[in-house]
Amino acid sequence: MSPLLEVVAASRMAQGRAIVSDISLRLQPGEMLGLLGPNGSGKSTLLGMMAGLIRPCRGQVRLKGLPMQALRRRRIAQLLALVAQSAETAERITVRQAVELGRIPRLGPLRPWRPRDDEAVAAALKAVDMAHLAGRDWSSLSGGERQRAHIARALAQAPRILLLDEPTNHLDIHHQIAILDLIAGLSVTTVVALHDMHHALRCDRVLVMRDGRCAALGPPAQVLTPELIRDIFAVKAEIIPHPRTGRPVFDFERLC
Ligand SMILES: Nc1ncnc2c1ncn2[C@@H]1O[C@H](COP(=O)(O)OP(=O)(O)OP(=O)(O)O)[C@@H](O)[C@H]1O
Repeated sequence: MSPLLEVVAASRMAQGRAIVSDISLRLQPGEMLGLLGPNGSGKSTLLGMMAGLIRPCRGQVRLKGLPMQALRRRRIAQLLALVAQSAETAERITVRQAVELGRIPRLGPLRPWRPRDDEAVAAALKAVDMAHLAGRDWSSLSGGERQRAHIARALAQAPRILLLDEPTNHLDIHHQIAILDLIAGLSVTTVVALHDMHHALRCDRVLVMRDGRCAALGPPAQVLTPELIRDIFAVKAEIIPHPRTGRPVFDFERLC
């Protein structure tokens, strides 16, 4: 059977420069894959390619075995949701209306809005701790509240693949952990671009990018070694087991 999402030797050029180079990847059903890498290493571009928004110059992204460009936007949106880093939303709507937009790919002339759509929207708002703000104007939200509402919109879409670009941006530590717990607990396949290595430890696998290329791919405990971190991020890393939980704790020092 075809994998749900597969990236096959995909590259993307911009202004004569390769910003994603020869990436191949097969998402495992239900896995949480972390994308790590320095600023500008190509994580958002790769996510955009996986979402069908950025077309590879070479290679392919396949959704259920079909090239992205062969699929209609609506079909893609039934299978896949993206929370982009600088997602925009029309200002003059309420939070609930913004989240309701996630249901559009499920609706059609023969499929009107149903109570189950209201339930999906309510569940998505609750999942990101935004139910109490459902009636608020979008324009009045803080950065972190907007981020959580964008995630709720993606959850309301009920995708099989969820792509998230730095979803913990703008979030306080409580909501960072809550969102990561939520993502890790979902049965959908997720790809999440991250900068925090402690967060990356929650992933089943991590893909580390450098200059658009895959520098490493595998379980985080195997991939995120002091040697790799030094090589990719130019920092000295010490990885210490937490005295109570035994979980790895990273300590960083910048290399001159
Ligand atoms: N349309 C474009 N035209 C020219 N350069 C681009 C374009 N889009 C992206 N780039 C460049 O491609 C590189 C990769 O960008 P991308 O946003 O994918 O990186 P990233 O790993 O997500 O970075 P960050 O961690 O800072 O969010 C960057 O150097 C960026 O400036």
